[in-house]
Amino acid sequence: MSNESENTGLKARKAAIRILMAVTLKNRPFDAALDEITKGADLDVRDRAFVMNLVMLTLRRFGSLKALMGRLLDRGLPRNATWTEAAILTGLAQILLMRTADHAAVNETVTLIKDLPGKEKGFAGLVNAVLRRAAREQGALLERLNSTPQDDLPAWLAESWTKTYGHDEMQHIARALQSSPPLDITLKPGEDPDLWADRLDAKIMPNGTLRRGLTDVTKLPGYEDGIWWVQDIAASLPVALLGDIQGKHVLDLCAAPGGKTMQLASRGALVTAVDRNKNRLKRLSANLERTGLDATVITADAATYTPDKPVNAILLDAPCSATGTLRRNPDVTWTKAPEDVVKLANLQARILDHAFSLLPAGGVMVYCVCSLEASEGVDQVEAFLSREATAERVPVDATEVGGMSELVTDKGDLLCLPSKRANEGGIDGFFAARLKKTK
Ligand SMILES: C[S@@+](CC[C@H](N)C(=O)[O-])C[C@H]1O[C@@H](n2cnc3c(N)ncnc32)[C@H](O)[C@@H]1O
Repeated sequence: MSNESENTGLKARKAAIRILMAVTLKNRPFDAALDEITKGADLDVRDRAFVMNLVMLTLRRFGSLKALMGRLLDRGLPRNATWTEAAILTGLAQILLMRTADHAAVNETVTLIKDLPGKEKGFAGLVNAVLRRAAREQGALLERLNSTPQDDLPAWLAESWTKTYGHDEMQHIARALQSSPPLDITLKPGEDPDLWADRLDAKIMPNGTLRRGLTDVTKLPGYEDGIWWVQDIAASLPVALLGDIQGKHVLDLCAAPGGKTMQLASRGALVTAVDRNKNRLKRLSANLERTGLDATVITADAATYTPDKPVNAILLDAPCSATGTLRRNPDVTWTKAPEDVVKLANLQARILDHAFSLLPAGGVMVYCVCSLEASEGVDQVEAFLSREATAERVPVDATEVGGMSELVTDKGDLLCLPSKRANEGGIDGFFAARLKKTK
């Protein structure tokens, strides 16, 4: 029996099932559901970590686990057997994907179904049979579970990515999103990457990002001293596209929680960081404080905000569907819908038009989104270029992004697909275009 299964029990599994139901049935964001449900569940740190891992894993593989469950149940489940379904899915995830002892996964899941107040306790025998079969036929079932990566995508996303990137790339992306992400760290300029790679037990990526396994970041060396911050390699690239910003006034639009604000400020820019979400801005201010960096922080709508002093450059990290970051936030896979993408693309266009109007002639704006949807990325930029006569695209050169030429498109935009750099632990999805005001 692994230590994990000895220390985790009924309470943890029950909490995991409740969180899974809150996300998939009520569209609750994972973080909010986790906080709310674990607070009342009296879990120790280890159990909480187990719950978090189990739900994240189940959400990452939700589609294929559901397909497998369908095959294991002769007659399916009634629609309202929501506890039973979530119990089977988390049970399968433990048996097939985690190193949880089979008997703990089976017995405790069955016990909690037996303990349910309503009719669902009648499904305990079924849950027992399905999970025992999964434990017996592990090898074959795991092979089946891993055979069609696009099962883990909702149909609309598989369609959207097939249309934009082709069927094979869509499958590579789906496969990449099944694994858990690494921890990427951006060092303050001037810090020695070799020294910190050693201290943090990390490797140095081509653009200088440090990469290591996930852990409690607050316990890592250099965190308290504000030497670095957490930022996926893909998210760290757009700021580099602004070039030398020393002493320039840079408007950081949609700035919270401030990963890019810290990059801008640490490169010597005079930064005005704007976001409309006060709570997220509190996190931005805390980040600035920890790292000893400076920015003017403003709560405002980026679609209308006008600064009181001229700007030299703009970074617009627009609100988006975040479909590039699904392996970090697998709940979003199941809570976002195509209508959200349409709404967000409209908002992006409004912010883009207004922001560009703030630039002086010769000024540069980097527009970026952590989305893989063309309507939020390349199509958004093409539409902008066709309606704005004073805008031109300034193509990105691979040398600006650590020589990673596979991340630069033929048109000269930055396009990070999660399937890229797979043998180094992958990369979040990101799109960025550099736009210049000609007059
Ligand atoms: C992708 S996140 C920004 C991430 C941030 N740039 C970073 O690097 O840490 C998008 C942000 O846009 C903000 N936002 C959404 N709509 C906005 C609007 N109309 N005006 C200003 N900020 C907005 C959200 O509150 C969110 O913080």
